[in-house]
Amino acid sequence: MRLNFNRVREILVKDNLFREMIVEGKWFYETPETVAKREFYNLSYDSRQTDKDTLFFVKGMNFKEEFLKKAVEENGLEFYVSEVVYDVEATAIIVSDVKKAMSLLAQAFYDFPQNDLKIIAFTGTKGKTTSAYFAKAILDETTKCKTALLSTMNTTLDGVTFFKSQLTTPESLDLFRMMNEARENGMTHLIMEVSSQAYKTSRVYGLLFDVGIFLNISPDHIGPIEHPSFEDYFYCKRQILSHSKAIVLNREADYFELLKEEALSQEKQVLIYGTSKEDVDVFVQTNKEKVFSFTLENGERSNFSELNGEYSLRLSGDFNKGNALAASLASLLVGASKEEIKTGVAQTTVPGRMETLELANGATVYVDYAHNKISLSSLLSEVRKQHTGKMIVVLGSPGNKGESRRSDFGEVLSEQADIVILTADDPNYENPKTIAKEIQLAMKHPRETHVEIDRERAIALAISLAENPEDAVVLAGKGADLYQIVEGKRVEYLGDFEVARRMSEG
Ligand SMILES: CC(=O)N[C@H]1[C@@H](OP(=O)(O)OP(=O)(O)OC[C@H]2O[C@@H](n3ccc(=O)[nH]c3=O)[C@H](O)[C@@H]2O)O[C@H](CO)[C@@H](O)[C@@H]1O[C@H](C)C(=O)N[C@@H](C)C(=O)N[C@H](CCC(=O)O)C(=O)O
Ligand SMILES: Nc1ncnc2c1ncn2[C@@H]1O[C@H](COP(=O)(O)OP(=O)(O)OP(=O)(O)O)[C@@H](O)[C@H]1O
Repeated sequence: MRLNFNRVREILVKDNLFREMIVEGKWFYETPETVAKREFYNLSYDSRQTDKDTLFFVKGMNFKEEFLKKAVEENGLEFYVSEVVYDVEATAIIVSDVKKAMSLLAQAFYDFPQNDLKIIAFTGTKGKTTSAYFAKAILDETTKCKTALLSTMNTTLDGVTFFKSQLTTPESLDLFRMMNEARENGMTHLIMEVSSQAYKTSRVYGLLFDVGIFLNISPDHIGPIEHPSFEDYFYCKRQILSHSKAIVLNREADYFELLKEEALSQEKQVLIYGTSKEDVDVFVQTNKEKVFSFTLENGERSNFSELNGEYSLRLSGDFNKGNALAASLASLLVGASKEEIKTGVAQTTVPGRMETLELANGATVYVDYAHNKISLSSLLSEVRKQHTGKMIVVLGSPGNKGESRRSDFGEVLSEQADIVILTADDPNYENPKTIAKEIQLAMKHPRETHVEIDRERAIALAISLAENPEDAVVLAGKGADLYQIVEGKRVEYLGDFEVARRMSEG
């Protein structure tokens, strides 16, 4: 992998990102002879991972000039790309947007790995990971496991070995490096989740997906380091529409009319799915008696009957049937057959999403990652469909982020739960008792409420309150997480499912 200086300049000029370069204190627009032949063998945005042959990107809210100085003095760094000039003895390539520059240069450095992969990308407030897992299981059938996955939870670049992800959508440099590794590993397909932050911070700048799927939208991720408003959040997410060759849209998404207008304003294939035949290409029918199956039928928008038929799945919850359908459509567009789709959907499980455990008295424990208003509300209504008895909900809300979730949770709990046990969920630098109080304050209707900050004890209490098969215990928010974030650090945690399993065994 390498990139020539002239090529760097050419790419930046073409995209209108190039401003000037500063070589040995002199300012240039055209490349001076002294640097024209330079080759870069490494790209990095971390000053600690630089050397003489690195092109370094200065970016980030917490970047400090001393990082760059140290890299120049101790690692021999000679070139950096930046939006501002620093007083260091290195050549500066000044650009108008460093994150866009980084994405474009990373693509060229790794020789455009996206051209050798069929890429499907999911966005939406909820269901990205679950849908990505459905697509992975389907395309594993189609490609014999030659499908890479970049999800919030796990990443695989060889189709079979998984490692924990840092971000939902990686920084562009990491993204194109990973894509290249997937290509070198012989992968033919890639499934990824695209967060609103990915668009906001240009992590996928210049990348065109084969299929982009818009699942749903509801207010979330609004706060000091994320989005200033819902409008900004929604706008960023919608960028997927103009950055995909084909689009799959959910008829049930809020603001659907706007999504449809924007999708149809571009000349590309648009498939719409939903839960009834109006205005969709395909819709999912559910049957109360058959929790683990659904039927697909073509809707009125077209004669799209390729997927018609009955499907079985392991994940409960009607929203998961929608997720399965979204993944099926996307997979179909990148080469999966109906049989492969049926097999893949039937095999899909997702850690921490709708995992269930039956207690000795017949009550059911649900472990689910629901951690915002839309997901908690959908989760509780799904559980309510299956249980006529008491619904006991254990949950907390994180510290130092998503502050609006606290009042959202209070509202949902007071409308949909019978017994509420407030506990810790990544309190970070905040006091979990104060967070619990904030949730409680937002409960508009009185509900039996307990505050037990120790999450294991909170689960034990919930389990002790369930009495018979009609009752349900819902452990919401942490999903498959095996840690609690306390004071900025990850503290080991057994995990909701394991805690419940041990409690259920007495
Ligand atoms: C707003 C945003 O995009 N933040 C991400 C971004 O931060 P940043 O560019 O501001 O960089 P920074 O962390 O302030 O660090 C400054 C820079 O100094 C560099 N550095 C640091 C130390 C040193 O010695 N030398 C050095 O050069 C670092 O490598 C970095 O480039 O780049 C960092 C990696 O370089 C990410 O860790 C960070 O994610 C933050 C922590 C984060 O949590 N982001 C969340 C909001 C996020 O993106 N979430 C979405 C999911 C949301 C959803 O569910 O929809 C996601 O896609 O994951
Ligand atoms: N289509 C959906 N509509 C509403 N809620 C959903 C949907 N799909 C999943 N959920 C709920 O949201 C939770 C998180 O699901 P998932 O991890 O698939 O979403 P995500 O978009 O990846 O979330 P995040 O961005 O928070 O990582 C699930 O545990 C479930 O409770």
